[in-house]
Amino acid sequence: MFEVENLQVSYGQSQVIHDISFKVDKNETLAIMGRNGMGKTTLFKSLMGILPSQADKVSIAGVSVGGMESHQRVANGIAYVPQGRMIFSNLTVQENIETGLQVSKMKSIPDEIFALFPVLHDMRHRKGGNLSGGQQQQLAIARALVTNPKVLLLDEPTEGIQPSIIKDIAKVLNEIRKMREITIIVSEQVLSFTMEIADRIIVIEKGKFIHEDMRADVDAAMIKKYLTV
Ligand SMILES: Nc1ncnc2c1ncn2[C@@H]1O[C@H](COP(=O)(O)OP(=O)(O)OP(=O)(O)O)[C@@H](O)[C@H]1O
Repeated sequence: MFEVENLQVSYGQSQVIHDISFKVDKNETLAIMGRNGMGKTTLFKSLMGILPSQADKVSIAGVSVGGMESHQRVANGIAYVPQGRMIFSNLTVQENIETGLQVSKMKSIPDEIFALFPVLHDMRHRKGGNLSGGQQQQLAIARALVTNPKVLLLDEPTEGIQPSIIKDIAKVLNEIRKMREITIIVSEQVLSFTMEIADRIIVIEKGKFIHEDMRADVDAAMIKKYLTV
């Protein structure tokens, strides 16, 4: 469904992503795990068209999006929940979600979104900046979901979030997958979280994929070794 072949990304002379290729199916969740600075954010930004990159192929459901601008990629079904969430602090919760609606051409926020995130419904008139980290993460996911994506990218969604809320986010991602049958790709450093949501785990190191396991075959000690210095 989502296919990437030979992706390369550089900052000036310095190449950060080296020849990455992968495929993720519809209704599959892939976790890309690696320490700080290994290239996860760079990978996601390039897939979104926020950073320039070179690739033989980047396609969503058979449509090549590799040469497209960010907004065109979004219109073709890829959505992004950035690291740090990047919600608009001066807009209300409802207004934040509505910024995603323009893409899907829906007039109002579907009930399904508030059913997934009841706390966002309760807080819909509050400013985004007044939410807790966990609530902001939910808001960022809701804003991405209303674009009706086929592929949802989440960059370190558990960063700075307390353990009980991390569990809620895992639950919601599993529900989203069941409801929408979408492809989810998440970058992470927290193995207990990815073990709850991912079908497959890939380890990234210095911009290369160096290890891959189906969840059932994961050797936790080995992955943890990759995640610690
Ligand atoms: N704007 C930039 N200019 C030059 N080099 C950069 C830039 N942004 C990131 N890098 C470098 O690219 C490499 C990958 O960084 P990236 O942020 O993608 O890693 P990451 O795995 O997402 O880590 P983190 O979780 O800390 O964000 C690092 O060596 C980083 O120093």
